[in-house]
Amino acid sequence: MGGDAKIFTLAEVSEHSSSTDCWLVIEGKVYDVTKFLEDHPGGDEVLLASTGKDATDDFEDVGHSSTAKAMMDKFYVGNIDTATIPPKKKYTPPKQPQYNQDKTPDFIIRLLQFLVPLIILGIAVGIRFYAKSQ
Ligand code: HEM
Repeated sequence: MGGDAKIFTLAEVSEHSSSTDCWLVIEGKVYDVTKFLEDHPGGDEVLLASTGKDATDDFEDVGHSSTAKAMMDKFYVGNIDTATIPPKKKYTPPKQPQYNQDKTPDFIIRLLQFLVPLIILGIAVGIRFYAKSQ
């Protein structure tokens, strides 16, 4: 390895996606795991399913041991041109419906909750005074 590592595009790597010719992209590096397919403890199917894309997350999600990571050097064939890897799709939560559909500002509601009983009380007292003075 060293400075003059071969750089592959994702399209080039994707041409090696079969059980007789299988390349993987993990953490910016390209691995030819064709000879490893049969020996992989996780099976050949998962490796084939991880071809043609950045398999870093697939590889990390399994939580491979340091022994597994040490084995990778044997399969290294070059680096990936990271510009050819499509960016990860970020999960954007759907917009929540507006909870307060009522456009009346909050403070006006609070003010009314405070004033309305006072006004009713005032009217009641007023009527009582008016009735007494008759
Ligand atoms: C050059 C790449 C890879 C190497 C050298 C490798 C090596 C290994 C090794 C040595 C194990 C045994 C457990 C351990 O030591 O962690 C293992 C298990 C496993 N690997 Fe990989 N692996 C590679 C890529 C992948 C990829 C891309 C996937 C995709 C999902 C994958 C999925 C699995 C699974 C599912 C197991 C089984 C885990 C279990 O049963 O506990 N591996 N691998």
